[in-house]
Amino acid sequence: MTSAPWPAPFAATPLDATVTIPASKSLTNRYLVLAAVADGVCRLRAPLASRDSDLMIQALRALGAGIQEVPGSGPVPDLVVTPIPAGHCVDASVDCGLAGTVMRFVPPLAALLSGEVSFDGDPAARVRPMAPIVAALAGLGVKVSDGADGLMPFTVHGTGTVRGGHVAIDAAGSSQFISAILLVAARFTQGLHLEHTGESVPSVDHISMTVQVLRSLGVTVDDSTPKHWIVAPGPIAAFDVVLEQDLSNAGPFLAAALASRGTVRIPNWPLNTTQVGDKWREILPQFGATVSLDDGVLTVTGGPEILGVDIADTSELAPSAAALCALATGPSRLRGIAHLRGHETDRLAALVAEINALGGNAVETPDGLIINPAPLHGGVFHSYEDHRMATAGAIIGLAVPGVTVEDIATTAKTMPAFPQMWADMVAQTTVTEA
Ligand SMILES: O=C(O)C1=C[C@@H](OP(=O)(O)O)[C@@H](O)[C@H](O)C1
Ligand SMILES: C=C(OP(=O)(O)O)C(=O)O
Repeated sequence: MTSAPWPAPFAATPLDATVTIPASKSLTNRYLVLAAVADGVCRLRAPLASRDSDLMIQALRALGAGIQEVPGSGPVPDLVVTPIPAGHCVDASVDCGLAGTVMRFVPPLAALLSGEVSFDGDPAARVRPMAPIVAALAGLGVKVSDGADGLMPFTVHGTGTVRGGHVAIDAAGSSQFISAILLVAARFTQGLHLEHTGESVPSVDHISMTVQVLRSLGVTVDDSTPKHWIVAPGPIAAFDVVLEQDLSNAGPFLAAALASRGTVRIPNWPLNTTQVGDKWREILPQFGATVSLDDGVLTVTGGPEILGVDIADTSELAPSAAALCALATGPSRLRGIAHLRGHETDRLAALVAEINALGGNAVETPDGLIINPAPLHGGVFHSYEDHRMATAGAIIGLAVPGVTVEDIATTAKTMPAFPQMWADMVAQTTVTEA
């Protein structure tokens, strides 16, 4: 079900706003999976509450984890997770929605249980690549039925243990294939030696996040040889963590400073983080912004114009970056993002179609986008059920009058409050100037 067309707020004057961002999807869903296989009861403080995290919670409950909401110190309840009992028997169906983290991370966990777990999701999820997960499970001695086409739906037939050992996959389509197997590998009888056989793995920061989270819980991971990850069998310590805010989802708000030639501040920016969104601090100056991090507050001020850029490996930051490229005064190139064709939608095709529909000049390359300057006009920016397409439309709408985002509610995938947060950000400026 899609929401009513959303007239994107236009910033008639430079923004001057402070914004607080909800918790990281990638960290929340990693910690949820790890809590389900940890050595004791775990607590996630200030986690993300969104469609993707809800889908993960439902999936883990279906597999036998106990997950309780308890009051926390902020607006979102904490989650207390009782792990899945050893040798648990299960017969379950998992709805993955459109969540890559659910459709990739949960099947290897299901393989550790006794019984059948079927996986399916939204129609758009049924075309997202899954073959390396199916191949990895088969290589680890786990039976999977109906996944021969490398797509959902399929069923994992667990026997209560996974042998583990060496397995080779081509993870060029998504870093999540690697993260998925690593997350539960310490529970495999022989541990894991995972090898990537393809050219290069995308979104390497997300793999580093997985490795660092595992190490923080006492899991031994050797990633010293490129394209190889070795996980020793052993315990996964119970934990109590406070989730960082989602620095990728901070992107549209920071981009708003550039789109309006104003200033946006985000407090509580983590000083040491594994999130790819920390790269905004390197990326936004290339677009002409001034960026500073003082006392944990990230402040971004837009320059007099948005400069064209040539940037590689922006991963999930690419749609927000592409929106800025569409507003830039010079030509831009985004490289190393071919795998975005397998995200919530084919993001390269979608960005080209929507930017060009507003009068822009964007073309696909084999591994990314070229976006040349062109005067934009109002019109409908389609979302393709993709939260980051919807927020890209919002960024452009700040600078171009008359942009309407079709289905802004799709931002609920990772940030259900986005429309209100965006309106509040624009309203802060109005209040300041009144
Ligand atoms: O592991 C994760 O949490 C993610 C990994 C990345 O996937 P890809 O490697 O498919 O880009 C990223 O784009 C996605 O939003 C989240
Ligand atoms: C690619 C993304 O999501 P997913 O976790 O569904 O892969 C994303 O959030 O940009």
